[in-house]
Amino acid sequence: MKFTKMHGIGNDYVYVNCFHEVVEDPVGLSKKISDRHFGVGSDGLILILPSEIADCKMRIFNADGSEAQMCGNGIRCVAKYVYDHALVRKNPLTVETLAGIKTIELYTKNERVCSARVNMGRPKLMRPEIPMVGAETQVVDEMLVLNENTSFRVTCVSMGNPHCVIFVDDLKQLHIEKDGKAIEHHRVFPERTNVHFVKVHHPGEVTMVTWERGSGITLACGTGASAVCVAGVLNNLTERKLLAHLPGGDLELEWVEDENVYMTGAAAEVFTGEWLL
Ligand SMILES: N[C@H](CCC[C@H](N)C(=O)O)C(=O)O
Repeated sequence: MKFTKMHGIGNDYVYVNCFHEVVEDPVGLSKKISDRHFGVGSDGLILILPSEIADCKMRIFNADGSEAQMCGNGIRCVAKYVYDHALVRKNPLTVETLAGIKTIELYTKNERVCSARVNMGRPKLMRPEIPMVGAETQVVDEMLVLNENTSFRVTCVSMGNPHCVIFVDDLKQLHIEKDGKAIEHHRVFPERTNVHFVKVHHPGEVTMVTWERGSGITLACGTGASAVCVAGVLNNLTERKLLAHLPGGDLELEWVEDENVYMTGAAAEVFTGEWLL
């Protein structure tokens, strides 16, 4: 099976062009191919497929094989792949996801996509104990208690996939492996959750680190940065236009009043290969 390795500011996935390939068991393949020693090494697997209702379709599987509703860094790479490889020569183009159809505006250089602006759709605010899908739109700013010594004030936002946003004074004081994992699997998140710790520098700029549902620590999370933009506004900490610094690079976010969130960032194709297992 041919694959292409791509990343969105360091959030790296193995991409398979399912216009030409068939993947029988994406759950099992994602677990194997994501392994950084016995596989290709990635944050997960993304299938690029034909669609009846959009220009193409994206399915994203985390490194543990679980399928996510949406992937912000991944969808920029999907748009780059289908445009650069002439599967879809349109700008803007649309991608079908489990979180609905997304529209992506492409920025090109010498006919190749270098970055993109994604309409991430409307955020859903939710109470942690209510499953994400169809959650009530209610602002949450609750204490999440991990144990007698550890609790966090959380704001939970769904971008089609679940995000738990925590604003902190000092990112260096974090125990992201321990606390990120504990929050991901906390009983109030029946579908688990992505977890983001955020330091606000000023109302237009933050730095964030992420523990991803099903993949652990990643260098970036596009849906997560979108959720951080929403949570910052709801907590009166940030403006509707936000520059987010993530370990792998920067994303520009904008939550248009009463409407959609827009995310802009780079997309890169690194190498192609043949999966033999
Ligand atoms: N890295 C992706 C998010 C993957 C989300 C996945 N970890 C989940 O929701 O289970 C992004 O850039 O949005």
